[in-house]
Amino acid sequence: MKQGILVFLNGTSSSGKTSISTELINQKEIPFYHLSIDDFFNNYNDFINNKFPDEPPRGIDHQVVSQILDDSILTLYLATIKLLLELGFNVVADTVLNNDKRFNAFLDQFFDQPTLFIGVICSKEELIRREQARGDRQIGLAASQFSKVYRFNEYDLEVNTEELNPIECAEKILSFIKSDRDYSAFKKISKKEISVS
Ligand SMILES: Nc1ncnc2c1ncn2[C@@H]1O[C@H](COP(=O)(O)OP(=O)(O)OP(=O)(O)O)[C@@H](O)[C@H]1O
Repeated sequence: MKQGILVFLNGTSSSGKTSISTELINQKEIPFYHLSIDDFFNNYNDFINNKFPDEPPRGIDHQVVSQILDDSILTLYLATIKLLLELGFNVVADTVLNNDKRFNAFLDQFFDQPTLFIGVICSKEELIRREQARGDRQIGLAASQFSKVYRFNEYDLEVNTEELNPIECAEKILSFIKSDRDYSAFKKISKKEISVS
């Protein structure tokens, strides 16, 4: 039995990652599980709020909470993906890679695994339009992530979500997988120097 494949969708907020993930799950030709780091943060927050419903005696800055928890949750997220791949499940991951530390952690874990690195491409103008239309994201979030998230020029495949709808994007990804081509982007990127911020 073969190890599972990891499809990594790289794009800013509102670029269309979740919509593509949903279509990859909906099709039945190649089964996928979707793992977003947000699920891990949300589950952890639910656990804490249920377990400790009282107001904390000491209020601390959100950034301090982040410093204490983020690395551990990222580690657990990556370990869970790795375990699923080892068990033979295919995984679609769609975390926003807007900092080098997070990206390096992904590379360390998956550069030698079957990882399909997909650029989910969308212009800044369209991202701003989508952000305003959906109304559930902070305005300016996508633009603030843009240059960091789209700094990679090595992808196995790009899908432009202004030209293709989510079903077409998912079909393009499936065709690539079925073509049995090598997944080389992650290996190439790993050879570059990426500074840890
Ligand atoms: N291919 C597409 N064409 C047109 N609109 C799209 C496309 N993909 C997504 N959208 C729209 O863009 C918005 C954001 O989509 P989606 O939630 O998939 O983005 P995301 O990258 O997962 O965002 P986030 O990281 O903030 O969760 C939604 O309103 C969705 O309907």
